[in-house]
Amino acid sequence: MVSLRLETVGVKLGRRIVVRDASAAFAPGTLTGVVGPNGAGKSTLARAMLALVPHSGRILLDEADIASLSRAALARRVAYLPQGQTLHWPLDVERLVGLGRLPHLGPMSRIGAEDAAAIERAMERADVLGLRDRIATELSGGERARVLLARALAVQAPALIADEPLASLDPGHQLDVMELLRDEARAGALVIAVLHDLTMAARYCDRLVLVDTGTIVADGTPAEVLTPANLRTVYGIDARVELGGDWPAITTLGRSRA
Ligand SMILES: Nc1ncnc2c1ncn2[C@@H]1O[C@H](COP(=O)(O)OP(=O)(O)OP(=O)(O)O)[C@@H](O)[C@H]1O
Repeated sequence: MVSLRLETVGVKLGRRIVVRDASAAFAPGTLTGVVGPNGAGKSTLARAMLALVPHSGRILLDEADIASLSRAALARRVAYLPQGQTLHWPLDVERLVGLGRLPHLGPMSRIGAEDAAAIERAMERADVLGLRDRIATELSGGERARVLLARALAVQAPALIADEPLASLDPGHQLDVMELLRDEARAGALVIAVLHDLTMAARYCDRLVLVDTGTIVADGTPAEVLTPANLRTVYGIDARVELGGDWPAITTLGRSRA
């Protein structure tokens, strides 16, 4: 199990400040959704947590500054599903998923029984066993998304950051993926998912972090964060928010006129 804490994190890309003064703590056993409009800085925040972009402030993984960890040590502990990744090499699916085991392998070591079991289990959970011999570059967008999720699961890291894991997925697979992320959290993992579907976020996440123009503007339960007022301010929409009962739903009614 791991915990992750951001202390006044800032990210500057080129001359633009993309994330400013972000502080938040993420606990094991929790599925946190990161929501907010296009360009808000969600992916950049996720990438900062993986040390993929330089940041100011501190990001602590179990109280150790991630800046002090080797790339492999960080990759073993925080698995990452990047947003809409393009594939360049015509690898078969099983090998591509197997790349998730790289952080565990030494430079000369080969895939062992434990790695093979992790790969198999990841493919099963992401529902890609039937694609195992296919060439990854020849898959549909949704199939590719599930294969990349399997690669992240194959790491078997105690933390998982998934950037838009529902993009390109059909409604059935969207439900499967949200359930999978929630199951990971229930099993003790620290799971963070960048999401645009607010109904899915409300239905499955324990907690939501709302980001707007690089700043965390709300952090709490879905009911605390997804208020009509917040949705109006941040997304510029009027929405019906129904979070009581078994089927929470956020329905966009239209652009707010204020
Ligand atoms: N390399 C870069 N140089 C300068 N600005 C960048 C760079 N990469 C991203 N940005 C800008 O940073 C801002 C935040 O981008 P980011 O991808 O984090 O947003 P996001 O919230 O994930 O958006 P989306 O929902 O559209 O994926 C955007 O305005 C984007 O144009």
